Amino acid sequence: MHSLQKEIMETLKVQPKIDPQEEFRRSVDFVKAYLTTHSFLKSVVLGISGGQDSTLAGYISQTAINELNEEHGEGKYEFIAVRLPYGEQADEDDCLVALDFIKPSRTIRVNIKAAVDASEAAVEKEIGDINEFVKGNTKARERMKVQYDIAAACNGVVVGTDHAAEAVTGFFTKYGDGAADILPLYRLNKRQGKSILKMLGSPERLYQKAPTADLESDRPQLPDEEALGVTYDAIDDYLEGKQVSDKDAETIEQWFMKTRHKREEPVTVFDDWWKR
Ligand SMILES: NC(=O)c1ccc[n+]([C@@H]2O[C@H](COP(=O)([O-])OP(=O)(O)OC[C@H]3O[C@@H](n4cnc5c(N)ncnc54)[C@H](O)[C@@H]3O)[C@@H](O)[C@H]2O)c1
Ligand SMILES: Nc1ncnc2c1ncn2[C@@H]1O[C@H](COP(=O)(O)O)[C@@H](O)[C@H]1O
Ligand SMILES: O=P(O)(O)OP(=O)(O)O
Ligand SMILES: [Mg+2]
Repeated sequence: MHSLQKEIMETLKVQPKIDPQEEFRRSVDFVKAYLTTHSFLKSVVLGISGGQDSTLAGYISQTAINELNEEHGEGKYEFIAVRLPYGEQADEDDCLVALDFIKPSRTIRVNIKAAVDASEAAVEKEIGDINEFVKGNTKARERMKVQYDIAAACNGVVVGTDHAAEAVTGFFTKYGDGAADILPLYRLNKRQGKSILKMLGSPERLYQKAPTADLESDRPQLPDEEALGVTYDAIDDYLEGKQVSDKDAETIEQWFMKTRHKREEPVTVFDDWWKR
């Protein structure tokens, strides 16, 4: 085991082996229980990007909604899938395949380009040029804002797609895609998510494609693995307690330490985790 491996596995609640059917059921039941325990809730809201994680979280959400409507009377609950392109999205065809697989109760499309560009222009007027990397995070935060607007208007909660293989490297935008109300994929790594999608009969292209945050307009579809400097296979092995190279372990642990602040609440005078 590498120096932080055991601590990280325990913190992120990863199991070295899963039964895909069991974990799917666990996530569906979690979404159902959350909704029925809060009687004002009628919907779950999630951005669908055409990638693996939102396809899986979307399918889990829709299954929960279908079962609730069967159990509690048709039509009370709905899953609202939200397409949130910044202008034209290069992998729009994958989004259509994902939506066709999920069959959401409702699909809403909001183009975030005007809002992101207006925000960037207003800030640039004050502080000068903002680079594409920072603007990428603005896109993620605008997507978060739109999903919260929809959730507020529809008595809903926002579903996040954070899971162990993203959480360990902090590969999400703080208060962007990192902001959500419920996280049905939390505890799973990337290959475990894949195995659940496979078991569910998802089109292969949705779980075989290279994961991408697709945030930077000057580097469209940039694979996460290129941005991170480590593969998801290595991250998954590490999270399952397997041996990985010293270089991979070092890269993963550096990301983990650098992004600790993203997995915590905002720091107060009562906190001291940041001193260790
Ligand atoms: N591949 C892409 O297209 C792409 C583009 C942009 C971002 N990303 C990814 O998205 C993620 C978000 O990027 P990010 O982390 O630079 O931005 P972020 O906005 O998520 O986090 C940075 C912010 O966190 C706060 N912060 C930084 N260090 C802190 C600390 N020690 N304590 C408390 N607060 C602190 C600051 O407000 C800082 O602006 C990254 O993983 C990045 O690689 C990917
Ligand atoms: N283009 C998008 N449309 C809708 N929702 C999106 C889009 N891009 C990202 N999202 C949401 O954000 C999360 C995180 O994406 P990563 O690829 O992991 O950065 C994704 O699951 C969608 O819910
Ligand atoms: O979050 P998604 O759906 O965009 O998946 P990926 O992280 O694989 O791009
Ligand atoms: Mg993606």
